[in-house]
Amino acid sequence: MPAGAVIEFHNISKRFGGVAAVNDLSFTVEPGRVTGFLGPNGAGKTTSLRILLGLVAASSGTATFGGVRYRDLPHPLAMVGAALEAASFHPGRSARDHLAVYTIAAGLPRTRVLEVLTQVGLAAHAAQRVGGYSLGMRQRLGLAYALLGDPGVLVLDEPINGLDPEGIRWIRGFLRDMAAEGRTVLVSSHLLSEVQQSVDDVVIIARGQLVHLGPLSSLDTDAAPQTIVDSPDRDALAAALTAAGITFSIGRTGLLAATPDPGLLGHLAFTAGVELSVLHRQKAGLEDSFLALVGGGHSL
Ligand SMILES: Nc1ncnc2c1ncn2[C@@H]1O[C@H](COP(=O)(O)OP(=O)(O)OP(=O)(O)O)[C@@H](O)[C@H]1O
Repeated sequence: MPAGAVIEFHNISKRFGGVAAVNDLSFTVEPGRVTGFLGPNGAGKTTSLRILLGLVAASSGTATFGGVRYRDLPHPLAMVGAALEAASFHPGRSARDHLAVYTIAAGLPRTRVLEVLTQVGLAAHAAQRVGGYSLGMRQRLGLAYALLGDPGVLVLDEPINGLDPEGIRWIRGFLRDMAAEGRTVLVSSHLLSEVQQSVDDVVIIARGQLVHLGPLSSLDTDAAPQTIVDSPDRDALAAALTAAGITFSIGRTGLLAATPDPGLLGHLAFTAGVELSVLHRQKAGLEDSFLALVGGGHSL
């Protein structure tokens, strides 16, 4: 089984003229887990991944696989599989021919071609010209290329873009399987909801900078500003809230009080002699937390 390696971004910065595309970015990605690399369009994800793969030089900092830069890896295809752009295949050539060229160049057995095309569900289209492929099929072909060397690390830029619902279901399982085999899986997306069901960890960037890092569950914040509270005597409850200076609006399941602290409302109701029928914090969804972190004004 291929061993995953730790990916490390260490103080990576990249400027394009006056634009700071990536700004002092540091994080690590662990083997055996799927890590979502998230951020709105223009946040710097593609630039970071291109730096990691040695396609763009960083202005400063280092990005490595197991401590080694991509260009210094002895057998890059066998260690790192990357799929950055879905559309870069020559339209006149078949998937099989495309991959055959790479196997020859990398000294891999020709049998890998059909193996990886089967793995990504493209075996039946192996002889078809790529020009006739849908975006989803090109995405799968990109993955097939990434898998050629049976690498321990996968770096995938927006692999879910363009997939139909069946394709999305498939790739979620695929990412999980890859990580379960011990591989390191780094997958970028501008939509948390796209990868939410597949990722263990998230690295979130905005405007080139790290804004959040941790397990997916770390996004499930308790920072929701509202608590839902209700009473058989709603008027009395409303009066008690008003007297305590707590603003509220009337929601579907009760009063939405502007406090994150149910205990405070429980105490208030108790001292006012108001019976409560509902009392719970309104949980912010993961997507809400994500949007709050990246500054919801961006196009997502
Ligand atoms: N070659 C380049 N020359 C000049 N500016 C660039 C270049 N590549 C990226 N940028 C700028 O760097 C910033 C980050 O872009 P990048 O493509 O890395 O973001 P992203 O998070 O991958 O977004 P997207 O999902 O839209 O690709 C953007 O402001 C972009 O316009």
